Amino acid sequence: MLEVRNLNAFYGESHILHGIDLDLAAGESIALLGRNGAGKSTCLKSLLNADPRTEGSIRFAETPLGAQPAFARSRMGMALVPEDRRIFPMLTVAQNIEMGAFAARDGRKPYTLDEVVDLLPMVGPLLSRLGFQLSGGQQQMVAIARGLIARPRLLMLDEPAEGLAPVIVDELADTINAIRKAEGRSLIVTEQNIDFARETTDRLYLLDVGSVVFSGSWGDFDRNGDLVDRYLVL
Ligand SMILES: Nc1ncnc2c1ncn2[C@@H]1O[C@H](COP(=O)(O)OP(=O)(O)OP(=O)(O)O)[C@@H](O)[C@H]1O
Repeated sequence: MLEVRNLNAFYGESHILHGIDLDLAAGESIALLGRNGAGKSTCLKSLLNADPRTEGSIRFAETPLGAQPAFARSRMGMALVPEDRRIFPMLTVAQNIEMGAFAARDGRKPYTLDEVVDLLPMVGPLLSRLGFQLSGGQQQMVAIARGLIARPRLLMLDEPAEGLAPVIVDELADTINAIRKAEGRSLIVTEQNIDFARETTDRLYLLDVGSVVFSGSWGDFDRNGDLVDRYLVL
């Protein structure tokens, strides 16, 4: 459902991604791992055409993506939950979530709030709270709910576990796995937390300085014992 070939990305004169190839089947979940600055967020933003200038080819849902802007890609079924979550502090949780519904695919209804709560039960009790009243873990759940309400075929989560307490991270992993099963959704999860990435994905790509330095199953990753020291430990 996603085929990326020779993706290069630039911020101004800075060449950030160098020839990334990536494949993702429908219903599959992959991790992008790498240190701070490796290019994980840039990769997700490039897929959505959200910020950097890009070169290369991306096919999504059998369609070659050309210059379509981010909103058009959202309406084709891509959703990105950004690292900084972007919760509106003075809107309620229900309003924050409903803001994502505009991106529903052409001809398809977004989920209702009740359906979102079925998929993400922990947002149910929060619906009338204001954004600024949420803890970090609650903000992350609401940001995911906002991405999910449009029924994306591909949900991209940028470092979802960052800054969250271990008990919340476990809850988040269960939530993400439940979301995956709904409608055979595909996921890309960027992470520095290896255990969390392992729990929520089928296989991984490891990025370093804007290039893929390893791709394979978690078993292959474990058999290459030096990868963690070379590319993930600071
Ligand atoms: N808006 C921007 N303008 C210029 N350079 C940027 C911009 N955003 C990111 N970069 C640079 O691009 C490189 C990759 O950053 P990116 O945010 O994609 O990394 P990352 O792997 O997601 O790491 P992090 O965990 O820090 O988010 C870094 O060198 C960063 O400084």
